[in-house]
Amino acid sequence: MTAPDKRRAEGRIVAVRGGIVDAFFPEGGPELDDLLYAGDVALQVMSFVQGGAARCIALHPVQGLGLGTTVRATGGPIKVPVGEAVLGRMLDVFGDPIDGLPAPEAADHRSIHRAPPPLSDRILRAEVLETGIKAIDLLAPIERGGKTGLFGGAGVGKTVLLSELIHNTVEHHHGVSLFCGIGERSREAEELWREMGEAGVRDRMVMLFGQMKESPGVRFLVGKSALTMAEWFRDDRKQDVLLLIDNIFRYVQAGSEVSGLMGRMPSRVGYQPTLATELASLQERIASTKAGAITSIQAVYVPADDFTDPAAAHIFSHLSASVVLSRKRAAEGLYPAVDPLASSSVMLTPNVVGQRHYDIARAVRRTLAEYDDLRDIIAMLGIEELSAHDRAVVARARRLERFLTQPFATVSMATGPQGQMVPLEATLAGCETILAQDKFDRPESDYYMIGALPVTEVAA
Ligand SMILES: Nc1ncnc2c1ncn2[C@@H]1O[C@H](COP(=O)(O)OP(=O)(O)OP(=O)(O)O)[C@@H](O)[C@H]1O
Repeated sequence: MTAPDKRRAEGRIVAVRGGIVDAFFPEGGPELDDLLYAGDVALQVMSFVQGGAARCIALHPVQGLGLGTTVRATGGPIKVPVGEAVLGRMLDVFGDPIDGLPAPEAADHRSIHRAPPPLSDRILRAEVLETGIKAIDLLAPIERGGKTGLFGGAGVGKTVLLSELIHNTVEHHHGVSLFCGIGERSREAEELWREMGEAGVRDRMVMLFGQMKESPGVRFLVGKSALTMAEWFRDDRKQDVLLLIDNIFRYVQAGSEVSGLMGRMPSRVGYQPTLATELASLQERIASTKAGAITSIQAVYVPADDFTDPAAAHIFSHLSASVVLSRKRAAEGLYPAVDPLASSSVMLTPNVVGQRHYDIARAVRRTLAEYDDLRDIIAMLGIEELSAHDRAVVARARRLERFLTQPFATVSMATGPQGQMVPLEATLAGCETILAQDKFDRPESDYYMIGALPVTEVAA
C-alpha cells in the first residue's frame, strides 16, 4: 500500500467516455476502489489502464468534465457514517441525507469495501421467521439469519409483497431494519418512507437509496454502503439486523452497465464476465455471525419471466428460501401470486418446522400439482367427466388456492379489505380442514381473500 499522502495526489483527466473517466497522476496516485473528485463529480477507481492512468466510474453526471480537468484523490475509498446516528434517516450511497435534514452526526465512518466475515465466525440457526403471510409461512418459510428471494417478472407484486413483509416483521423485529432501494422508482421509496413514519418504526430503521434515475456507479455501490451500516449494528452493537433489498437484480444490472462502459467483453446473455464474483462480493457479506444475525429479504426482478436468466440463477444459488411469484396467478387475481410448486425453502424439513407442518405443506403441494395435471382434461372434456376422486381433488385444490390468498395491509387503500396477518397455526389448521374434506358446503369464493378459516369450520 502506498503512503496515504501519496494516495492523496492530484492528477488530470486524460479521457472521458460516457460515465467513464481516465485520470493520470504524474506522482503517486490512488489505489483500486479509491474515491476521487473532479470538481463536484465523485469518481471511483475501477482499474488501471496501460500507461498507468486510473480508469474510474463516475457517480454523478459528467457534464462539464473535459481533458485536463484537475482530479483530486481523497486518499481512500468511499466511507459512510455508521452508528446510531443513521437510524431514522434516508440516505444516499455516500451516507449523505436525502430527507432534507442535516447530515448524520456519526462518530465513525467506514469504507464500503469490506471483506465478508470468515467462515469460522458464521453460524446457522435453523430458526423460522414467521411473517403472517399464509403462502410464505406454509410453503417457503423464511430463515432467521438467512437470505430469502422474492422472484418475479414485471408487475407481479414483488414490491407490494416486500412492503407487506416490512409491515408485518419490522414492528416485531427486536433489532434494527435497513432498507436498500436499488434502481427502482423514487415514488415507491417516498411511499415507503411515509408508511414507515405512520407505522412509528422509522427510528429503528435506515433507508438507503440509489434509484433508477441515478448513475450505474451509484446503483452498483449503494448495496455495499447499506451493508457497511448493517455490519456495524451486527458487529459493534451485537444486534440482529433485518436487511431488505429492492431490487437485487438492479445491482447485477448496474454491474453489467459498468462493465460495458469499462469496455469489458460481455459474457452469457450479455451479462458481465464478473457476474458471479460481483454478486458473491455482496451476498457473502450478508452473513449471520456469533455477534448477530442479518436476515435479508431481497426482491429479484426476473427479466422476461425467464427463470433461467443467468442473473436470476446466480442470485437463486445464494438463497435459503425462494418465493416465486407467478404471472398466471396474478392474472387470476390470486394475490399474493406465490407459486406453490416453484417456491421452496431449506427450512421446510420435519427437523425444523416439525412433522405436522411438513406433511401439510406436502399434501397442499400434491393436491395443487394433481389439479394442474387435470386442468387440460377439464378444459377439453369438462369437470363432469372426471372420476369422483378427481372431482374431490379439484374441489380441494381450488379452495386451497383461494385460501392461500390474503388481503394485504399495504394495498388495503386500493383493494378495500383490511390487511390480515395470519398466525402459522391458523394457516396449518385451515389447510388441514380443507384437505380433510371431499365435499364442501360453502362456495369457493368464501375462501378467497380471507385471513384464517372461521373457527366453527375448523372445529367441524
Ligand atoms: N397482494 C396484492 N393484492 C392486491 N393487488 C396486488 C397485490 N400485489 C400486487 N398487486 C397489484 O399488482 C401491481 C404491481 O405490483 P408491484 O408494483 O409490487 O409489482 P412488481 O413486481 O414490484 O413490479 P415491478 O417489477 O414493475 O417493480 C400493484 O400495483 C397492484 O395493483
